[in-house]
Amino acid sequence: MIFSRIGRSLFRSTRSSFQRNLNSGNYTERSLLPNESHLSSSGSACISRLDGGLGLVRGFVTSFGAGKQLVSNSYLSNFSSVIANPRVRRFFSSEAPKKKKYENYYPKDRKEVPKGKGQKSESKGDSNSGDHGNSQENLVKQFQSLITPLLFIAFIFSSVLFSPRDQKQISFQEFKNKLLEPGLVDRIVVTNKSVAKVYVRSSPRVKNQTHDDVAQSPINGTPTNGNASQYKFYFNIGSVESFEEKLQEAQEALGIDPHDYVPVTYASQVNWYQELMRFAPTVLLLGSLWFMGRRMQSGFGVGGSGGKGGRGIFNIGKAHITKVDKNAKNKVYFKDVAGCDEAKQEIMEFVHFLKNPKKYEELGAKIPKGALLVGPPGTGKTLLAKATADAIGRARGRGGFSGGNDERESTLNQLLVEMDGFGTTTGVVVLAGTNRPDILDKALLRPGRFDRQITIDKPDIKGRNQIFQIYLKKLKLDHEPSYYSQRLAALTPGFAGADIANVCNEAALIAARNESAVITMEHFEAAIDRVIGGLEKKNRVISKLERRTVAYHESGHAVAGWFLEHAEPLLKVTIVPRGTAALGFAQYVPNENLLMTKEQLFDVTCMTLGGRASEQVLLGKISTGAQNDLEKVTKMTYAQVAVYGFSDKVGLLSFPQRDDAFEMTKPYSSKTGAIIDGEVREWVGKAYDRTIQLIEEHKEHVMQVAELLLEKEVLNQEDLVRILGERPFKSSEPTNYDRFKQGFQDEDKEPKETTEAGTVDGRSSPLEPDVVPA
Ligand SMILES: Nc1ncnc2c1ncn2[C@@H]1O[C@H](COP(=O)(O)OP(=O)(O)OP(=O)(O)O)[C@@H](O)[C@H]1O
Ligand SMILES: [Zn+2]
Repeated sequence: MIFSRIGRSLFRSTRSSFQRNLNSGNYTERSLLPNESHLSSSGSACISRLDGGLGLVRGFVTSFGAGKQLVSNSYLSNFSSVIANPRVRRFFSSEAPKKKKYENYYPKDRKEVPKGKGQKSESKGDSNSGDHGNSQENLVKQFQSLITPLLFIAFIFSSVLFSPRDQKQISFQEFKNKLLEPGLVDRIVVTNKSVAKVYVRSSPRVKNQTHDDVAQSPINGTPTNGNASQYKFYFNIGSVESFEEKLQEAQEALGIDPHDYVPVTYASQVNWYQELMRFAPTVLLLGSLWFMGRRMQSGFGVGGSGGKGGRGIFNIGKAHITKVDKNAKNKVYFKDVAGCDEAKQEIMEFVHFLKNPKKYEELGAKIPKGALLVGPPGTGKTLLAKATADAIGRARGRGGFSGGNDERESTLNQLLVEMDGFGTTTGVVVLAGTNRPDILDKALLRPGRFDRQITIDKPDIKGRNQIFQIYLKKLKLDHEPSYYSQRLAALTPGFAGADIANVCNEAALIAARNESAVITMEHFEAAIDRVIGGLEKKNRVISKLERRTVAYHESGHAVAGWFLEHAEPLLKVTIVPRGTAALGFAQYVPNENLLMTKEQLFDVTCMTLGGRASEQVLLGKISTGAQNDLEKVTKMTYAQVAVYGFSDKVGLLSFPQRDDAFEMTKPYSSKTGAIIDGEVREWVGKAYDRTIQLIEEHKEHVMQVAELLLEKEVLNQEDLVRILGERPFKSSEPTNYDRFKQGFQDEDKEPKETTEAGTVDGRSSPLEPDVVPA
């Protein structure tokens, strides 16, 4: 592997993949190729083999297993609760009661609004017993709908009822001169001790007035039609006393007979507008406080808003739960999830519980409350949860969580609240998915919450075969889907279901781009390269010298690996730059070994150092291109010395590195540390010496391969056979490379058949020793 200087970020990202490789005893030169963590995926097999060392092996499984190494950015990738009981379903359902409640809350009759208290508490009770999600969702509407109509009504009142369209305001003087004097005033009504409403007669009291004068309104000339007195004018009064005084004075002055004095009555009238205006600030304040309170409550996850996770200010990063409806368009069935049969089986158990709870309860069994789907990203946790929801009923599903502590807290609380809220008899099972069970609060994992942990690991070769078949069925191929599924499964160790789906889609895209009528192996290979290595960067400007360095470096890897007994079979070697950092790489098809021996690791170390050795031996100059190789070698050797107990000087001690913990103190003394350092340096030095020796031996070969690489850019195994001859070591068991070439449908049946196939291919019989030197 050779990397450009800007490749540092990539190095970091490949680290864990390397460590995984190492821990799983499976190393690939091409660190871009995600490798598999076998120990975790088939931990039980491993344990049974290593009977005596059970504890130790179990230790490997837990500390280096998929759960820890396959870190993703989200600690809790999804969360679903599956609801089977119809009663409980209502609790979550967000459609049915919504409309009704809305109408209850905001009655169409406006007059009901002020009486809303009773209704409010009624609704509250409702929401307590039931649909939190709905009330939550409705809060905004409720608030708006309470305040807005009030203001609106107030506006209408003020503009329609209280702004007297037909009445005109006049001064007392005008009243006296134009209404009182001509005898037009029928009566006066003083309302609220502040407004004097003047009712005028159609005909004057004094009979000697002309009809015309009367017919015309004295003030604006409009006719005062009709015979009954009408409220036409008003004026404001300072106080009732002064008004009465003034009126009496005026009437006296006009010489009106006290018997004919204008009758004055008093009335009080509720001025809704004024009342509303008086209380508006209070109403607004209280409303806002209540509203904020509700939002906060749900934001902290205390009140338990089971439904739509709040979007309030305190809800940053909280799970946004959407529901997965069983009637949704894109239904997922169990058959759509492949390569995780054990997990499926365990999940089916839940389905069984939920469908026949009686059967279990009769025997006194408690139905589990939750299951945690644990596994690396893209392995189908969400898919499986969705499939379960079809199988059972309704589900709520999936939070896109991003990092951050707040989110952790609120999500955790939310989960705890939800889980404690369900009685064992409600038939609710919470399904949650995570990539990081190790950082989950232990409170979540105790019985009564997530009773079960179901592990979904990255699929093995058979699982990949099954998943490929699902996606290949949808493609137009030049062979049967099974032809491809087997070969592609062999070619894609470490791929998760999501990667496989991606490869199939990429292959179709590439075929379309090449205007091909069908998708061929060529397209799939390009798709796999693209998925693991990123886009080809053919146009990257590389100097001739650099290209030559890269070619010799990669050739060194290829040749060293070819002549090392335990190295992985090479798939191809290329000097086409890819992605952001890789200038070239040698790609291997790693076999999915469960264990690795000291000898294997030594050979792999030498193969990894082959690039640097070749630079030194053939070019006489070393470059920075080997940095990533050296980093891998260092880690690998440290692990052998300090973790796997391979070093006699350190002894049978194991100090596995904690993943996330920021280690302040080493778990060993400085003296032990110095021994470890010395051992690692010595081991790497030995491996390098061996590699240099190997490259010196095959100097010619390295040169030939490098020159052909410069010419062709990509070499596959056949090209190498032409230059180097058949590889001197043959494995008795079919390797992933063999499967890639031939498929593997016969493997399961009779071991003899493999023998035949092997013989046909000029291979050794599996009964012979593991590796046969030529
Ligand atoms: N076992 C599988 N069988 C079929 N398809 C799969 C499988 N695993 C993953 N996929 C495909 O990958 C996609 C992503 O998978 P899914 O969302 O279930 O992964 P996940 O395990 O929930 O990942 P994450 O932890 O990143 O959320 C699926 O929609 C599906 O297309
Ligand atoms: Zn290299």
